[in-house]
This record gives sequence, structure tokens and C-alpha cells, in this order.
Amino acid sequence: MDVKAAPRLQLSAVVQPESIGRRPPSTCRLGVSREPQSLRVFVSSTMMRRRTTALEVSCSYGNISASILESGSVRAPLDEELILKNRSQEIQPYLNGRCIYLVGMMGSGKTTVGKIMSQVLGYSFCDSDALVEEEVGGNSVADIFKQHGETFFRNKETEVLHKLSLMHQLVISTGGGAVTRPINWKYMHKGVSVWLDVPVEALAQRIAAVGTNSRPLLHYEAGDPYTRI
Ligand SMILES: Nc1ncnc2c1ncn2[C@@H]1O[C@H](COP(=O)(O)OP(=O)(O)O)[C@@H](O)[C@H]1O
Ligand SMILES: O=C(O)C1=C[C@@H](OP(=O)(O)O)[C@@H](O)[C@H](O)C1
Repeated sequence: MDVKAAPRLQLSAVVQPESIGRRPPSTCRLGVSREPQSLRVFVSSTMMRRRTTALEVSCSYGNISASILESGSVRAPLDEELILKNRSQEIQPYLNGRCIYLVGMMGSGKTTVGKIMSQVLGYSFCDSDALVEEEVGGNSVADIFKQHGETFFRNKETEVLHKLSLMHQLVISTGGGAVTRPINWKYMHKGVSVWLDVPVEALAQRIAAVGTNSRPLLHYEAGDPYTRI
């Protein structure tokens, strides 16, 4: 999808570890927030343990200027793809090749954002769902859920994340449910995790627009807010 064509600003990527019940060793913020007349863009980071990740350079070495951590206001027209590209460019020197893990609900834009980010960073884009599909002989995620169940899928996903944790220069779009397993966090901590936080109404609209065929957890769940819109 062309993010430029998005009818309204829906890009936001903020890691808030407390909201997923477990504190990862690092947090970073990469995203935008809107004020009545202006758009505020931010990239910031917090170090929680000594084993830092890329965006934590600002804390551990103090060499990212405040202007990078908190940029000024940008007037309309809002171009979230451009914002994402600019932010990605700014953080690139501090990544030192570490992988970016995009986490978020189904439809939050992990694939869309991940492809754009990977181009700017000169990284490869990688979809953990697609790797699970490869591992299971090319079966689609929907088929894997149907034939083997969610636990089987989650086990494969954990194996995939383990392998990815040994690699560099990847932007990884994880499955919406990857964060539910603490062991996955251990692997994702090798890189920088970015949470795409999108309001549920927007998620529902996006998913309703493309259908739930490839998202088995929504496909069979009657009454879910994603399916009601
Ligand atoms: N910022 C955005 N604004 C509006 N729609 C978006 C945005 N990002 C993604 N979408 C659309 O939402 C749907 C799901 O996006 P996708 O990137 O596949 O999400 P995920 O990988 O998190 O499931 C796609 O149809 C995509 O075009
Ligand atoms: O719960 C998960 O891990 C999954 C979320 C969906 O992926 P997206 O988050 O990419 O939509 C879909 O592929 C499948 O249901 C697996």
C-alpha cells in the first residue's frame, strides 16, 4: 500500500514495554504524533540495561543531539512515508547493523513500514511469517493454523526468531502474536524492537479492507472488533 495515499495519519511506532507485560532491556520511540496545527516527529530511546541496542547510543554515549532525539514541528501536508524515511536515515548510523524487529497488532503496518525502513537503512526486509511458511514446506500460515494449530505455529515462529537473532542488517516484520511468548523477547532483544501502536478502529478498517483470509486468528473469531467494522 502506498502510505502516501493514506487518508489520514496513522503512523506511530512506540515501544511501551509495560503494555505488553514485560520490560525488554531497551526501548525506543520512532514515530509521529499530531498536534492541532502541527506534526511532531520523534525518535528517542531509553536504556534499561547495560546491554544496549542501537537507538540507545544516545543514552550510553550521549552523542545524539537533541535535535535528532526530538525534532521540531513539521507543517502539513503530512507525508508519513517521508517522515519514516527521514527518521530511518537519522537512526541508521547508530544501529551498527543491528536488526529492527517490528511488533504490533495484525494490520498495524509492520510489513508496509518494514519494507520502507529496510530500503532506507540498506537492510534486507524479512517477514517471520514467511519464514515459518518456508519451514513448513510452503504451507500458508492459515493452513498451518488449520492443520497443526496455533501452538505448532508459535513453536516454529520461536525457532525462526532464534535463527534471526543471530543475523544482522534485517528489518523483521514479526507476526502479530509474537510478543505473547517471553522467549521471543529474548531473541528480539538482540536488536531494536519497535512497536507500531495503531488504534483498534484503524486496525479494524485496514483488516476489513483486505479481508481476514491470511489472518486465521481473526478469521474464525466471530464478534472480534476487527471483524465488526
Ligand atoms: N500507515 C498506514 N495507513 C493506512 N493503512 C496502512 C498503513 N500501513 C499499512 N496500511 C494498510 O493496512 C494493511 C495491513 O498492513 P500490513 O503492513 O500488512 O500490516 P501487518 O504486517 O502489521 O499485518 C494493508 O492493507 C496496508 O496497506
Ligand atoms: O498472531 C500471529 O502471529 C499472526 C498474525 C498475522 O500476521 P500479521 O501480524 O503480519 O498480520 C497472521 O499472519 C497470522 O495470523 C499470524
